[in-house]
Amino acid sequence: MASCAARRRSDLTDLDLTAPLPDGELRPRRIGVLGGTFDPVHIGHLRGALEVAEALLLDELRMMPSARPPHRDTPQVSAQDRLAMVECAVAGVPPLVVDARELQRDKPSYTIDTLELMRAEMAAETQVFLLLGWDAFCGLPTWHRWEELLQHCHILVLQRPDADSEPPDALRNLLAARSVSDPLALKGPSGQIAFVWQTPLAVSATQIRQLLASGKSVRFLVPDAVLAYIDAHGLYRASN
Ligand SMILES: Nc1ncnc2c1ncn2[C@@H]1O[C@H](COP(=O)(O)OP(=O)(O)OP(=O)(O)O)[C@@H](O)[C@H]1O
Ligand SMILES: O=C(O)c1ccc[n+]([C@@H]2O[C@H](COP(=O)([O-])O)[C@@H](O)[C@H]2O)c1
Repeated sequence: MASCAARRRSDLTDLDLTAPLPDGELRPRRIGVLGGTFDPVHIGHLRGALEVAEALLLDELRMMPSARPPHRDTPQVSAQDRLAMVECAVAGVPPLVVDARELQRDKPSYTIDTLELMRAEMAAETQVFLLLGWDAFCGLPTWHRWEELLQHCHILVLQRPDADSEPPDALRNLLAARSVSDPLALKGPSGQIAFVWQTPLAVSATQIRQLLASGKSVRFLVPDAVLAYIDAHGLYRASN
């Protein structure tokens, strides 16, 4: 099956230090990052990413599959298949693009390493927004060098209707010190946290894997191009 023609980071340049506003004024570039296992990518990821990109006027929203996700079991399908599905999902949907850099590192996909590498490629004033679903945000204090993350990015927290966890105390303190109520008011390249609204979609990759394993349809839970890839490669069916 032909692969999907999504824009990848290697097709793009970080040399533009600024981006024009509608009135022609220049402003720092605004880059979003949604990392995930994407096993497989689904409408919860995609709709959230697109809505946040539009609401926050992002120049680019990078979908970044993890090679070896920390803190969870080995994904059910290969990194190459997970990347290919993300490419199918975002092909022709600017400003969503694919960033495959974590697949090129033969070590756990720690977000702090990724942000440091990204920052080294960017103008200092570029604004970076790390998107995290509520469940991922609640796990933040267990992440590698988590207290350094806000030196490199702002954090945007996506509500997740299927997640009911309470934030740990360390995050309550962080929220008290760093959160702002209006995501459009996030200032500077990094350092603050905001909650963003997106259409609530209680869909998970776990649910999709379970449906496929039991022979049921996942139509409308993933883009048709992703479904075509799953079918063409026989992914997630009971025999896998
Ligand atoms: N339905 C959703 N709404 C909002 N955020 C989501 C949704 N699904 C996933 N996310 C967020 O997207 C990021 C990547 O998620 P991930 O790839 O682990 O998907 P998942 O559906 O949570 O997978 P799994 O069910 O295998 O744990 C995380 O920050 C997660 O919180
Ligand atoms: O850096 C860490 O220690 C860390 C720990 C857990 C998760 N992450 C990242 O968080 C993102 C969502 O992870 P997951 O497991 O919910 O798909 C993904 O980009 C992971 O690499 C990062």
